[in-house]
Amino acid sequence: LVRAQDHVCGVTKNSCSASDSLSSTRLLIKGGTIVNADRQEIADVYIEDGIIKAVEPNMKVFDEIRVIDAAGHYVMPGGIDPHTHLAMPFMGQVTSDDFFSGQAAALAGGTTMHIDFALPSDGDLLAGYKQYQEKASKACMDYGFHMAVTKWNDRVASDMEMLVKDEGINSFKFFMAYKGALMVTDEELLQGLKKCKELGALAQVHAENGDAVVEGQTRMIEMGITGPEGHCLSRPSILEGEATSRAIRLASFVNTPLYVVHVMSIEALEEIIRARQSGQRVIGEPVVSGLALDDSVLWDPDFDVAAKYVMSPPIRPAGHNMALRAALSTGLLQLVGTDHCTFNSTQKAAGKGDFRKIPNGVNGIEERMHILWDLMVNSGKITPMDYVRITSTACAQIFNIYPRKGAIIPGADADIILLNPNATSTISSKTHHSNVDTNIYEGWTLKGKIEVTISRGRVVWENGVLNVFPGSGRYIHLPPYSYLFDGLDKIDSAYLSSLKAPRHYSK
Ligand SMILES: C[C@@H](CNC(N)=O)C(=O)O
Ligand SMILES: [Zn+2]
Ligand SMILES: [Zn+2]
Ligand SMILES: [Zn+2]
Repeated sequence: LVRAQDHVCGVTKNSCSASDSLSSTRLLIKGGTIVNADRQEIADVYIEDGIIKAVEPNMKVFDEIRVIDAAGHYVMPGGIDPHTHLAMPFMGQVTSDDFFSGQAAALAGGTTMHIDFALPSDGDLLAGYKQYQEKASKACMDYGFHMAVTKWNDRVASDMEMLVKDEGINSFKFFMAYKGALMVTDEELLQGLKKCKELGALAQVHAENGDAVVEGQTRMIEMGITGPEGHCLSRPSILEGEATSRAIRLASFVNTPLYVVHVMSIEALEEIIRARQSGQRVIGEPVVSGLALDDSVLWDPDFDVAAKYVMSPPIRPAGHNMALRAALSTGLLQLVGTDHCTFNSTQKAAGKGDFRKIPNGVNGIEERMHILWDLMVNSGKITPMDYVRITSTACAQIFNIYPRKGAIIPGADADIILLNPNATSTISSKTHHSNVDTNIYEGWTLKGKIEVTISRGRVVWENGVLNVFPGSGRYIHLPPYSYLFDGLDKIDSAYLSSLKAPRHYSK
């Protein structure tokens, strides 16, 4: 039985061990405040074989199953992180979190699914996809893939089609920065947008003007600014705004939905708001670092401290994060990712003396859910229902796996978290589960603690202990033609008929 002094939120066993194997596939979560994106209620959740079977108040338990007393806790869909880079080769290094360590960290932080970015191998999409599936063989939770497109030719186009039709990929990312590495030209972006529309796949952009970034970097080096502060000074927010605007307009020209990843600035936000106000289907994804931090951290005199915050687009000056938080609280931005892309101090030290060599990326996959609860719910900016929407439901809808994911309703996957609003937790690289020696939120104490994470009906995180093993993960196919594509053809035919409409020329 539960010892009174150890608050373990009533995770009790009311059965003899003999039935454990049976009870491990059956679970009852009693008396919690269940929060979905559209409603909140006090009820019980009955789970069997990884699926939610019933959500009702006062359910009776007749035989031996495991009961979790969730009274006083929020019972919410597990987080879905739309933006991660595990085991990613980048800037001459490989991210320090692989598909086991990164996913273990995610589960410990209340995220039960993530969508990672598979990169082509020398421009070959299929080879890249297969390599990423190999990396994911050590997965311990549900995951999906976006595919990056870093060049254009007929082979890329046919590979995109195969990946959508046979491999469950429904989104492709185009980098407008990282010149000479991942960056595509406008012509390649245009072809990619057209192909995404043809396939019912969502086009995603990393929106910075990569040519101007190189110019900005040269400018800094010539001025002798070589430290981490040179990174953010070299790629100001106007370059993010310019590329965001360009991508949005090209997507409008093609008439296909667009998803802007890691929106870090007011300039990018304004472009997204303008597009949405005009009826264009544009999704804006801020990330936790851009919501929670400002660029002062890049001036830290300790290189190891400043370098851990180097990501692109850069964390912006104070003010941008406030605008992003406000936009998120009113639905002008739709969901939150992390862009989890970890490099340890040794790897980051490659850029000592030249910020251009600091591998870009920060942590977040374990901290996202706690930071957003503290930053957005405890501050009163959003409700628990909004929290569920921006951390889980919106992502499931955008990537077309709702309500299998992103909801606590009968038939959905049993990916559930229990959050105790009165408990606190402190972030530290000494206790986090990522395989990295730094944490950009080091020392932060947050109110609201995810005490239990349930993944596909299994309790994988409780009492501060992870119960996961490599190889238990599952690849989730993401089907094409999400709601974002509904009715696009009607807009197309209206456009085409407008072209044929007679013009009245004045004599
Ligand atoms: C390379 C990857 C992660 N790194 C970063 N954002 O700095 C990205 O640009 O999304
Ligand atoms: Zn508790
Ligand atoms: Zn990016
Ligand atoms: Zn990224």
